[in-house]
Amino acid sequence: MAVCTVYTVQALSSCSISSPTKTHMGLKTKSGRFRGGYKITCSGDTIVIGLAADSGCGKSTFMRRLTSVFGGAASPPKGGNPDSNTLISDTTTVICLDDYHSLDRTGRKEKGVTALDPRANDFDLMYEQVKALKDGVAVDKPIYNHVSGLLDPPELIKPPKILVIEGLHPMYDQRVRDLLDFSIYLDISNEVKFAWKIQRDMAERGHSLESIKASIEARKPDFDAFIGGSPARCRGDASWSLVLK
Ligand SMILES: Nc1ncnc2c1ncn2[C@@H]1O[C@H](COP(=O)(O)OP(=O)(O)OP(=O)(O)O)[C@@H](O)[C@H]1O
Ligand SMILES: O=C(CO)[C@H](O)[C@H](O)COP(=O)(O)O
Repeated sequence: MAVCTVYTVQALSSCSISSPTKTHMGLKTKSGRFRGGYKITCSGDTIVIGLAADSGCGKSTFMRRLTSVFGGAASPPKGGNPDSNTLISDTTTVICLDDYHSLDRTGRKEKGVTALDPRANDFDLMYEQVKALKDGVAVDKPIYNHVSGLLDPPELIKPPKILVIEGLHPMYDQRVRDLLDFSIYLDISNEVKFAWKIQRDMAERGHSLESIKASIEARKPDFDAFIGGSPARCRGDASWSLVLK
């Protein structure tokens, strides 16, 4: 049976979380069971939440659940690119940091780097755009197309009440990290993560089993180096870690 444990690692800086009020998430903590209903209060206009995890760990799935808790069902931008990674609800916009890949699939292959490698990501643009949204300014955000592996023309993102940035590296760049009011790390065991990734990449992204297995092997050192390893990385840095074994 899968066990989900929530570890509170660090206190919030500019935010506070109220006591639980009613059952929502049903997550288990070290000290007992969450009754959910947390109220997150922040000083700024747009609250920015960072959600970090490796590919296939359930970031999008988790955010679809969480945005409905924040208010309203989340859906992709209407009339836009059908392969957009963005989710918008009444209160919340979730942007996927894969959209800040600086190299497309072919570019990464040619340079021999994985998507986890910081060199495959444009942190300057990520910082500028997350800061702009936090300051109430709309941005034209690129789109990484997970089906074609190409960078598509940008989409307009307006500043929401709650902005979630989910991806491999919401906490890697200190400037982006400083914009976060709250951060979550999904700490999923390899066994679960690889099973989820294989079925999703085959069903939705057109990858073959062989190519997924090769990608999983190629990514392991970069995962340890930049996300899951020690010292700290996301596993130790996030406000909350959700562990699924
Ligand atoms: N809690 C869960 N229980 C069962 N299946 C799940 C759960 N969370 C995610 N999955 C499955 O795992 C697969 C990957 O999930 P998802 O797309 O949310 O991951 P991701 O971290 O956003 O991936 P990526 O970064 O590669 O886009 C999906 O097929 C999804 O249905
Ligand atoms: O989803 C991912 C990270 O969150 C992928 O690992 C990354 O975007 C590379 O994508 P692709 O599988 O299209 O080469």
